[in-house]
Amino acid sequence: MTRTMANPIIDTAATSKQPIMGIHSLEALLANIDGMVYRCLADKAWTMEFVSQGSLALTGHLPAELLGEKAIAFYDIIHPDDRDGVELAIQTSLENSRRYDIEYRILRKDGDIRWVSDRGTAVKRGDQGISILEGIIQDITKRKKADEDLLEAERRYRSIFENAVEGIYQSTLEQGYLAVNPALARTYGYDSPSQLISNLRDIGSQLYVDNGRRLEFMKIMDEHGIVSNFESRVYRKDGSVIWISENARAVRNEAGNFLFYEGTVEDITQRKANEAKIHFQATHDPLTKLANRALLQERLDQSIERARQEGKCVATVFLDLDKFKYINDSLGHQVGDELLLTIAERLRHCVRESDTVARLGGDEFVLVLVNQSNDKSVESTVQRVLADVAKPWSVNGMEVQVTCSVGISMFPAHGTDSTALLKHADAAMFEAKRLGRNNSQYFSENSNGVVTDGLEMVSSLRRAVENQEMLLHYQPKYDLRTGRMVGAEALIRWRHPKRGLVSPIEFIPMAEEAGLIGGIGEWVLQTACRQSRDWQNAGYPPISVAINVSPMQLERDDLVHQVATVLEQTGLAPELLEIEITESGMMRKVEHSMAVLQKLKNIGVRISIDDFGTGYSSLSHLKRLPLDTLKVDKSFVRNISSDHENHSIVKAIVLLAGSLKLKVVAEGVETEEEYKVLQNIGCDEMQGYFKGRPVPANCFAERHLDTGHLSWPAQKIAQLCAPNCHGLLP
Ligand SMILES: Nc1nc2c(ncn2[C@@H]2O[C@@H]3COP(=O)(O)O[C@H]4[C@@H](O)[C@H](n5cnc6c(=O)[nH]c(N)nc65)O[C@@H]4COP(=O)(O)O[C@H]3[C@H]2O)c(=O)[nH]1
Repeated sequence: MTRTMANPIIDTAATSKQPIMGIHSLEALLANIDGMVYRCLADKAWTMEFVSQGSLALTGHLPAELLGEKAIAFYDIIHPDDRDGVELAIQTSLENSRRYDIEYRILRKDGDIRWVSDRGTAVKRGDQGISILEGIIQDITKRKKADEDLLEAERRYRSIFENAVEGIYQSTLEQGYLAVNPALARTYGYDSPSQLISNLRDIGSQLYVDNGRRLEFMKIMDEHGIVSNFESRVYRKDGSVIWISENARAVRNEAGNFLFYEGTVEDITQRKANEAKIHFQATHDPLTKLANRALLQERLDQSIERARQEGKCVATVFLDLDKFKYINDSLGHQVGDELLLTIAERLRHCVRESDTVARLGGDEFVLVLVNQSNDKSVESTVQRVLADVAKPWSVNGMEVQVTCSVGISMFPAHGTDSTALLKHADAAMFEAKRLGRNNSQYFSENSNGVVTDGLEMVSSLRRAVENQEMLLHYQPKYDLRTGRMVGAEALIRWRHPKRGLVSPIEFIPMAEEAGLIGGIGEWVLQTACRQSRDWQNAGYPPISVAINVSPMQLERDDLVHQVATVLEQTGLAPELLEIEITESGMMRKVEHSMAVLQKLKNIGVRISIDDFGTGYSSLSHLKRLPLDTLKVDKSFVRNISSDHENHSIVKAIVLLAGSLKLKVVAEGVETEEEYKVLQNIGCDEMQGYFKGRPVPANCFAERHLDTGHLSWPAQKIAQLCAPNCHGLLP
């Protein structure tokens, strides 16, 4: 409002000075109006000419206080901060001949500040050129407060919307997104909410990875009016995929008509990854990342169910590595782990994507071959498994080879639930082991018997020594140059009360596992030493006797003491005792082996490596071990006359042994040809069926000892026992 208000522009009927009702009734009417009706000059002070009674309630001033030139200028009642605005509005109204409608604050007489609405008109009085303002001022403090509260609430909600870490949106089916917050734009990879809204038009096909996910969302929304924790995979702007969780509801107006969907979006990619990780850990073997027992059971159950519906077969293939423990112990756990990883990889390659490969722990694996129509298809996979597992594998510059024993059970022929199938495949695997390892066996009723027998065997093995069921057979060793018998190897047998003579191949591993090898080994040591001594006492020339010592005996601290005691008790010269230990057994704990063997060596006992060539001894170890003899494994002697590879291997071993000053004994010599080839190669000694099978002590004496030295009674005894000398076991 200009202070001069010099331009009267409106000349209305209100200025005609022709009242249309009596002055009193008009005043009464104005007094009843809520607010202050006024007429004033459009001058600097807003000099009031008329003020209605409402001024008291509005400003705290009586009308009289505001009227006339000496009175309080209304201009001064206007809040100082609002005066310029009010002035401008009035001025504009004057210039444009428009009504004014303004809101501002006034200072009441009591110091209170009130918001008022001032609506009025600038009128020209007659032709004097004086502008007059006529209007009504009303207290709108309450409304203003309400408006401000509303504004504040809106500001708060907008701030929440703008700054929320969760994505928030409003959308409709037809229009897509109506509004989204910056967090949602960020989550979906857009620069701003507006970019998201304009780019992401078809939510159903552009956003969700899984077709039909949007429809599913709508279906739930239609049914329940709300969607909770709706988890989906969605595409971000750059095409990458994330996981989100949505909570949404349908917003309706008071009449119940649908307006839009309103929802929040949380990026749960990390949570999903964590969940997946935890689930993976709970269902997979940590080393090989193959399925673990729990997942195997689950997959097997599912496969059985599907096969049942489709009339197909499922094969459960139980696989156990042969002699894995030796590799683990001799080459270390790290190498053992690498081997398991290699095997896991090979097994994965042997089966189809839909099959399952699981590791139960240790060296036990299970394959679930689904959708099989007959044993033939299973057989080809199993053969592939046997061949692939047995492929050589190189570690630390060495070539290592392992084989496996495989047991197979078929659904539905061998069981109709996962527990039975696993149990039966395990039993069949046990049978495969028994049959010499590196082969596969299908479950048969007999397999169960084998397992039960196994358990019974262990329990009777415990009492075998005290029940005097153990016996030793002796197999001669011959010098290949002189053709003379030079010693005997003691080989244990078990005369089982029901099963007859049992091979050490069958019960020694059992004794090792059941912790019975110590007692059995001690018995062998005593019996063999006493026997050698008895032969001498009977008048035969001193004969060297070799015993087999299991790696577990070697690991026991009392072996050296035991040997020394037995030698002392029997009076056998230490050099007549030879201790044979397998190559792999010796390498199990090579430093410990060296120490024990050195002590044995110190008391005069001779040491030989058995089954040489099948283990993993390194040259440096061979050099450091206190050895006397290398016994070449019979697998290299087999067909040595025609098998060039074997021929070269044995020749190389002879050369190696020569340079290490060790004697070489060839095992398993069965034919004259083999005998002659070994002679030509320069091998020192031989052992094998060609010269003699393992036989009981009395037969050994009769067949292989030089009876020329015997006094009559001993010779007589040897002759008397001769008829009993049929080989009970090879
Ligand atoms: N095919 C063929 N085989 C031949 C020939 N000559 C000997 N053999 C067999 O080859 C095995 C040689 O013993 P080994 O390699 O120490 O292998 C032994 C040894 O590792 C273990 N063993 C035997 N007695 C004992 C023992 O008292 N203690 C321990 N810890 N292990 C023993 O059991 C294994 C098997 O013993 P056996 O069944 O007696 O089998 C013996 C023997 O009967 C041949 O010309 N052809």
